[in-house]
Amino acid sequence: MKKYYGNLKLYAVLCVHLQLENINKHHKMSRIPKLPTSTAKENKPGLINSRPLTRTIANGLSDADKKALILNHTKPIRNGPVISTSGSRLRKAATEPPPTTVPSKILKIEKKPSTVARKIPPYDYKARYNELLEKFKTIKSEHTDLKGKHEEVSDEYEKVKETAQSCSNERDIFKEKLLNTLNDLREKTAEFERMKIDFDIQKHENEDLHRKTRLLEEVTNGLKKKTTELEILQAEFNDVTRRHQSLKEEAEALQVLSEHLKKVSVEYDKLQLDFKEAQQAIMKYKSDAESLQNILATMYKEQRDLRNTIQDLKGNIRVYCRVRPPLESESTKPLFNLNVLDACSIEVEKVELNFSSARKGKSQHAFTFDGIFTPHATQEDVFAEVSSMVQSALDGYNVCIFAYGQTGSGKTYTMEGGCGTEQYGIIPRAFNMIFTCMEDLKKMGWELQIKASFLEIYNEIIYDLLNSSKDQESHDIKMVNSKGIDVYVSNLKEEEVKSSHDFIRLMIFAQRNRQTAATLNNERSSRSHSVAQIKISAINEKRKEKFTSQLNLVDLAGSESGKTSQRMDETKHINRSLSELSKVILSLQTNQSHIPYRNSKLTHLLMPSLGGNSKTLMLVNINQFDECFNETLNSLRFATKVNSCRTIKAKKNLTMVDSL
Ligand SMILES: Nc1ncnc2c1ncn2[C@@H]1O[C@H](COP(=O)(O)OP(=O)(O)OP(=O)(O)O)[C@@H](O)[C@H]1O
Repeated sequence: MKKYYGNLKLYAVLCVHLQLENINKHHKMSRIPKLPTSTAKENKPGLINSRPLTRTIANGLSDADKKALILNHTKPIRNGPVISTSGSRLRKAATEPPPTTVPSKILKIEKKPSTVARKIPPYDYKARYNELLEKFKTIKSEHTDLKGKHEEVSDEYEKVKETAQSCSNERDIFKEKLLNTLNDLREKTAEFERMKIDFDIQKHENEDLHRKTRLLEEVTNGLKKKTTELEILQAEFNDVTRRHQSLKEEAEALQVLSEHLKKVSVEYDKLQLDFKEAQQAIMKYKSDAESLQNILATMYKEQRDLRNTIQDLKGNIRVYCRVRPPLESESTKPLFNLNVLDACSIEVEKVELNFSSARKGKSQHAFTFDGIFTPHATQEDVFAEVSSMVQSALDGYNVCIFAYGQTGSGKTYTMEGGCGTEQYGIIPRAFNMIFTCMEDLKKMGWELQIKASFLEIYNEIIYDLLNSSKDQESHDIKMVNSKGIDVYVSNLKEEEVKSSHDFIRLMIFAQRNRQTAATLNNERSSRSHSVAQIKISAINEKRKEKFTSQLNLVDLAGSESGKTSQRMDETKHINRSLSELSKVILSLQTNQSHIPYRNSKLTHLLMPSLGGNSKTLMLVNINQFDECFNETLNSLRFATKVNSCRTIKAKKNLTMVDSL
């Protein structure tokens, strides 16, 4: 828009100046004849020369036009490049003498050099006359020349007059044109003013619009911020609404609960009364229970004493015989006769079919033990008899239960058992019993700690079955103190057992580490003596009593004939240690002063159980197979010897505690 206005202005100025130039040109031309006399003024600027012209033009213009003309066009005429051109033309027109109006003779006359007149004395009238005549002639010729010039100039003047007339006409035309142009200019100026106003309004509006835009941007930014805040607030509001909803639900639930609570409160009050009554009753029961507990403890003690008296009467070494039933795979094997005479007596009989031999006829042998377990006896039946010994261990006595017999006669089955709780042998059942009794003992104020260790004697070397590493430290049998005959095994791992489950886990671990091999009578024969040791430490803070006892559960290696054995070295060691056991028993039976306990690791370890104040139970396991008759006889004879041993009376390891 500005650019447009600028161009328009320039156009208007140009028009005006062109008009002015033309006017000046004509005006000069019309005045040229008067100028020759005022040549001194010709060097003045064109503006001075144009003043009368401007004045002449201005005479026909209104005041407003004059003002506009002066304001808008005076400057550009002086300064602009176009004006300077026209100015130079004007100057040229003004300074240059009109070629037609000035006669060249006049110029020649003016250019003639003046000669210095010779001084004539006043008396020389002739000379003076001649001089005057000469002057007259000169003036006369000059007059003639001037006359001719005058005529020429008059002609020129006429011509110029005509030209002036035509210029005057042209000036009028230009004047009119100028007026028209000025009118146009005025209109254009008015329009320009309007447009300028419009432009200002637009500009103002534009600025206003910009301001509004900025304001709008600020508002938009603010709005965005507010929107974000609103979104956060909305999320918070939703959260609060959700919480409000859940609180409302909780409040409703609380309302329900509150009502329920009121009901409960009423019931509670009733119960409170009942509770007080019950409390009084409990107090009464408590005192009754305490007196009953005392009675129970006394009874328990009496029962224990009675049990031990009976056991003493029965003897501290008790022997039971168990006959293994043939397995399905062994159903075709011939059996010798086995007659169970009564609960404690057994008769084995073998009929010799080979009459040609020296030993023809019947071979009949009867044996009496503390009990007989027929092939139909279950694991539970066996443990029922044995459990009194485990009870003795819980009463504070050292107890040893060991299984003896030919390989494959059922020793491991009797001691450890098979899979499933029904098949459990003496060792796991003993442990279950200990843990069951622990609860009863706790009620009577006893706190028990049970520790277990497992070892085996293989080829006269002791191995820790809870240590599976091959490079074990050496284990020796050592005396607990110099006074008694109690022993312990050095470097043996002892695990505290908190439950039957713990114990079963340890037992399975030990079983896996045990030396086994196939024999003629047993696919998985134990080739070592295995000992499970359970140490019981008990303390009764109320009664200020404590005791420790040890339960040794021994699964001896199976005796085997040297002739039939495939592993001679093992068999020699097994048979030698069993023979040492036999010697010890014989020495004890015959009340020898020296009992050769230390001749083998087995007898040394069982020393406290065989000859000390412990209670010992031996299970002699036998097969009924015809081929095993002789071994069975040997086992039964050995068991009879053991049964005839009478150890010193078992002593309880109970001590009174001064301060616990
Ligand atoms: N009373 C029983 N009832 C059923 N099966 C039995 C009984 N006694 C033993 N057996 C089975 O007879 C086989 C041999 O028994 P076991 O391994 O206990 O003999 P062992 O005397 O320990 O032999 P070894 O001295 O060679 O280790 C085993 O398969 C065992 O399960």
